[in-house]
Amino acid sequence: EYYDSYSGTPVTVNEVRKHDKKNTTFWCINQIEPCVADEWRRVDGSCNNLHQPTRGASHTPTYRLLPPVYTKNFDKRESKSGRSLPLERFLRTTLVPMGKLSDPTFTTLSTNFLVFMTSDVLSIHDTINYIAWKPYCCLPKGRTDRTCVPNMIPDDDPVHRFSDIRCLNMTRPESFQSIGCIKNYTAPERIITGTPSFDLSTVYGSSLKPLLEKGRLFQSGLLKYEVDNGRVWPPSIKTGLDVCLANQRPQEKRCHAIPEKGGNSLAGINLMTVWLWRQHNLIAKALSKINPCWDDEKLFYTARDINIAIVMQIFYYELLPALFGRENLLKDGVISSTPGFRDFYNNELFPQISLEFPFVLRWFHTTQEGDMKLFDTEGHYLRKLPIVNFTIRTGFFGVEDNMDYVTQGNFRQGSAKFDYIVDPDIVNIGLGQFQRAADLLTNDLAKNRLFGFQPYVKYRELCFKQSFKTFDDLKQAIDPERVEMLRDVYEDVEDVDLLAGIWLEKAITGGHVPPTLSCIVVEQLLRVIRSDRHWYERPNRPNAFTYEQLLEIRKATVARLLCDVGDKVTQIQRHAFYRISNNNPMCSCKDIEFVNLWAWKDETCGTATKLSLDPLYDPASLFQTEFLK
Ligand code: HEM
Repeated sequence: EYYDSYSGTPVTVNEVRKHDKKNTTFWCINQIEPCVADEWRRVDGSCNNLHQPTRGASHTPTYRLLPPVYTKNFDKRESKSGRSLPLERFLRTTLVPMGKLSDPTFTTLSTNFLVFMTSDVLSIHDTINYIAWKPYCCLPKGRTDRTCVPNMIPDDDPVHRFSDIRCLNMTRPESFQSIGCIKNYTAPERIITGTPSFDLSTVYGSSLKPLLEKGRLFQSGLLKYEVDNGRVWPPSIKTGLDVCLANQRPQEKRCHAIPEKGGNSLAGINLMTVWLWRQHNLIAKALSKINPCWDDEKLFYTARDINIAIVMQIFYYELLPALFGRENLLKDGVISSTPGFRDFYNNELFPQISLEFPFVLRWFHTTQEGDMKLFDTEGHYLRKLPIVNFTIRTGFFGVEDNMDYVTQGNFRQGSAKFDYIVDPDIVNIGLGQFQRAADLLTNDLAKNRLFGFQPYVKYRELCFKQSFKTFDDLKQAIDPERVEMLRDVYEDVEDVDLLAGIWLEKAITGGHVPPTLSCIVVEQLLRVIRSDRHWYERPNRPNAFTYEQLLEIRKATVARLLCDVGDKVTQIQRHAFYRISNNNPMCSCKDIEFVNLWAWKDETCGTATKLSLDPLYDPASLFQTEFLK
């Protein structure tokens, strides 16, 4: 059956043909098999909501917390006075100065995990667009292309007054209108390929075909894998560079040939993808021993379901409490104070993301460390490399013992400090060799305007019922010296961009993030619990966990994840999003709790191959070639 991706209503074969002719079927149409109420979570996200089969599927619309504001032709809003708002790059250099300082609290693993979570619900085409397809927006050709929206650099720019660079390349986000799915006289509706539910789209992909072709081994529920020098990898391309354009040939050859190319993108996303790919196989292999009568299909979907649940458990109960404050999340109902089931499912809410949710997470660019530090497996510091040079460069991780070193760095190195400054590489280089210069935060602010978000004060009002009429009113949310910065650059308090306000806000009480960011993210986190029919804490979903199984999932931690699937990790601190300290000392993996998969023993299967589970969880033996074969 065919559906219109935007509206979710059924369409005729004739209409599909029209899209075929325009080459827009991939984007504008969802082809969906009839829903079966008790089936597993589908890879393409369809049938999550049984009344509206397309909602929850890939390339379906986002919602907005506040309606958009644009000038005519859906161009960027102007200031209250009618003049243009200050230039994005100017605001970035003025409001967020550069500097390098490590965070005393969080490890780089925390930002890597978080960026992986954002990749689950987004897509990479908006970045590929200006890197690969339209690299010319700063050239004369760009002036005639409406897709081009480059960012100008003022002559007195603190960095580029010393260079000849006066323009940063950028394109508009793709929308249902720009692709040609709907008429273009309505506000642009962003189009995204990742499914809007947290379902590890970066590992399993967002549609069935690529998973079947590139992912599944069709044996014991496993994903395809390769063993190279004792390490387990996702399958790789055999010739050429594919998307791994930054691989340094001839040594660096590896590039994952997996359902979602985005798994090769940022270093953090790449590592997480490899780890979760391995974790899937670890789970599937154990289940196949425990339940010898299960077929490949059942093993695969059970392993995927457990893999997703473990990641959600770590995300909701370990990472988010660390960043947003455990008490805050308990109070808001994002996390539960008891380990048992909870069920807030409401089939009238569709599984969707707000446009604001992933947007505000860009704030974490200010917490991104510019150096990638390498440590040996004894924890000795080796050297550091600029992390901006490791995007689309899977090959590096496949060479020598780099995986060991980078993995150690993830839990030994601090993230950049959660403060008001940004690492210079993030705002000068940003995309490594792929642009002469890139400033991620300037792009973030520019996207803020292209998405048409209402001013900061409107979100403050939405979130906290506060109405800020003057710059002085902002002092309730922002330190006085930073209010002054805003007063210097914006004409009116209502001109202040959403992101600019978030950049300068005082951190939330009990947590480490700006309160307005927290408000927007919490709204989404709750929406996920209410709208995702397959949410792991529900007792009434298809193939739901038993109470005993859920209690096992509750034991998952990121430290255990790295013990199980990190290269040569034999010891780690228990709370690996936090830095090693006297309160969080290194301990042996043997002492870290694990999810005991015997809870999935199917009594109808007869006796299992009685194996002690320890070898499964002993990383040294786990990824031996013999074991996986
Ligand atoms: C080395 C580190 C990183 C690099 C090189 C990087 C690079 C980029 C680039 C090039 C973009 C697109 C900018 C544009 O709109 O033109 C982007 C967007 C984004 N980044 Fe990062 N980033 C990094 C780390 C992070 C981290 C730690 C987070 C944490 C949440 C994050 C979250 C996001 C989000 C949510 C977007 C928006 C993507 C979208 O809406 O499609 N990034 N990043």
